[in-house]
Amino acid sequence: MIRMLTIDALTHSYPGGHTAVDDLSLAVEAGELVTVVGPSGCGKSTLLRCIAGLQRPTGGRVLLNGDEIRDVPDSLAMVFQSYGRSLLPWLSVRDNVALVLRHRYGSRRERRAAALEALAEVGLADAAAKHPGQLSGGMQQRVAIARALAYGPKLLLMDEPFGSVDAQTREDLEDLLLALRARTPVTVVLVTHDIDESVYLGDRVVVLTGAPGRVLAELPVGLPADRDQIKTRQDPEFVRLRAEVGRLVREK
Ligand SMILES: Nc1ncnc2c1ncn2[C@@H]1O[C@H](COP(=O)(O)OP(=O)(O)OP(=O)(O)O)[C@@H](O)[C@H]1O
Repeated sequence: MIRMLTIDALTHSYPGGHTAVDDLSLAVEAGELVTVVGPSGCGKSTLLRCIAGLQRPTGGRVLLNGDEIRDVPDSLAMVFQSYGRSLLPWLSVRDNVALVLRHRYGSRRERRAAALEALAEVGLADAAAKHPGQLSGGMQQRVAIARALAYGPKLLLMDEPFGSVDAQTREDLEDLLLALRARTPVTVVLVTHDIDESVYLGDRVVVLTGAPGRVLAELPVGLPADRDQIKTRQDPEFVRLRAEVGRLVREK
């Protein structure tokens, strides 16, 4: 069987010689949700940009379904931390989502209908005609998630997606992601600074070393797939893993 994503001895050095990621290898199976944690500056965003084809590796390779990524793949969507910069402020929320559907639907009417459906999935059907500036940060991030999923990606890359919202909204968005993912066959690689979040969301937690980033440990998460913000966080497996990931991140 061909793996969805294979990162094979990936190295990325920026012009000037700074090596952000060094000899990093990782495999992700179709349908998995892998979370990536590591100390600040260890190259997490660089890793995601190399997977997204936005940056070329200076060493090693990234393969998607067995093919080397040389450009931004069609089957990929990305959600960033800064929702403020990822939505176009002059377009309605519905048109922000419809914009990415040009390749899938011929007519504007079809695109808008599909966008509405995606917004309904994230509980924002009523906000479709509003502009991003009229929504809270959490709602804007819901729009970004709706847009990413409306596109129908096989692989979803998320870079600190819930890092800019308050704690309650963060929990709501975490559960939204888990619910959407249970309904859609999508593979997710999610970078986070938050150790609890890495365990709560992940099927597997990948801990990177300090800069330059390499894989320090991979921990399978032996929690039931059906996660709950209160029950899961009290589960002894959650408590054990959170302590272990915390120890590894500090160990670097
Ligand atoms: N465009 C760039 N040019 C030069 N150096 C860069 C560039 N982008 C990132 N770096 C450097 O590469 C290293 C890794 O950066 P990266 O943003 O990938 O790390 P990160 O783990 O995502 O960081 P953080 O956890 O703080 O968000 C850092 O030392 C950073 O300064």
